Amino acid sequence: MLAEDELRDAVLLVLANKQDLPKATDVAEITDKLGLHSLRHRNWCIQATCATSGDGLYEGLAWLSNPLQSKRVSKGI
Ligand SMILES: Nc1nc2c(ncn2[C@@H]2O[C@H](COP(=O)(O)OP(=O)(O)OP(=O)(O)O)[C@@H](O)[C@H]2O)c(=O)[nH]1
Repeated sequence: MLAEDELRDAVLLVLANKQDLPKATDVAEITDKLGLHSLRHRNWCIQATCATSGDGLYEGLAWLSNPLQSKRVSKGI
């Protein structure tokens, strides 16, 4: 999907949810499985979250807002 032309400039935020559960796959393993370190020319972030408590959600969305803001600035919007 990331190869789609429309997503060429899209940033990628992965929320590794349910980290409160004992059997949750951890961030490092999800990163490996998704091959995130192999992505080229892509601004990405993976954030551990627990949707039921809200842990990590703010941090993930804060990251998302930063590159979007800088893109807007760089395009002069
Ligand atoms: N313990 C825990 N439960 C969660 C978390 N996020 C979602 N859930 C629970 O998982 C169940 C499914 O949530 P949905 O929002 O329906 O998610 P879904 O993508 O449709 O289903 P899943 O594939 O099970 O995640 C609900 O009972 C949620 O309360 C989390 O971070 N921790």
